[in-house]
Amino acid sequence: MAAEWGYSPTNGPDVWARLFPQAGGARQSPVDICTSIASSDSNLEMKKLTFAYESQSDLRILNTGHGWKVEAPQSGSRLEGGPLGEDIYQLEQFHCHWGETSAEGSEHTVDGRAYAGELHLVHWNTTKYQSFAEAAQHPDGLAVLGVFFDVGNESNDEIEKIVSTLSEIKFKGQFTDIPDVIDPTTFLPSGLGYWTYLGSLTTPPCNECVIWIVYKEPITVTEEQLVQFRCLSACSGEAEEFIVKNYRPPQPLGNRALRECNA
Ligand SMILES: Cc1ccnc(S(N)(=O)=O)n1
Ligand SMILES: [Zn+2]
Repeated sequence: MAAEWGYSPTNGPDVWARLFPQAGGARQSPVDICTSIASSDSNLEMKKLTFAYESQSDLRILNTGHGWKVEAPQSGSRLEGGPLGEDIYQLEQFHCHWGETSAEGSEHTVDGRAYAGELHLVHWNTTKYQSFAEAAQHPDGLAVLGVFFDVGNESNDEIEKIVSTLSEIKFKGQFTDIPDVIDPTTFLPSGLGYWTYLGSLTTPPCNECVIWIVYKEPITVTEEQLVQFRCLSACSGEAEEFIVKNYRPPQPLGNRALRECNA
């Protein structure tokens, strides 16, 4: 049986490279964002990062066994500019990472500080490649927007549209349609300053194909919303193994450039 990767000591990030060699590469994600070494780049300011998304209803959300994922292929969406050169990237899916408590949960950290969770909006390069799968085999194939979660008293209305479906996808492999209209723009913070670097998928096979764009400003969710995330089961059957932690710890930045844009 194919080994199941996960986040436990026996199948987690420390041993992924045994089965997924790229996980041991020099361009891995996430990383700790050391703000003192981030360099401003006027090119990023001049070629403003722009995004355009469609509002969609009936998007499919599924329990992957490692978390929830919303399939949102949007041929009409465009992410371009900033670190993306002349290429246009299209939204494919979005998902989230979280921890056992709200003291942890994000994948990227900032000066060693973890946030309570991290949302990933995954896009692929439609200028150069014909499919998501093909794009994921190339160093400029994907662009992922990372948005940190802070815990506060105000429920996040857009996240609540996700939370309200989780009871229907408690077990691995289950899926349902989100009845509400989802506009991915509403997941983004009001302040659009970001850090960017060249990295990888943060889950196996950890392809080194991602241009990361991590927003500086977090969005707010409630503890209750995160508690609901942690009620998803990693198993498909009656056994209950809750998905309480699905984040990879920071990997070495090495000699990669870490740039910032204060939009
Ligand atoms: C599509 C995809 C697969 C694996 N990992 C990621 S992630 N966490 O780097 O965004 N995205
Ligand atoms: Zn992710």
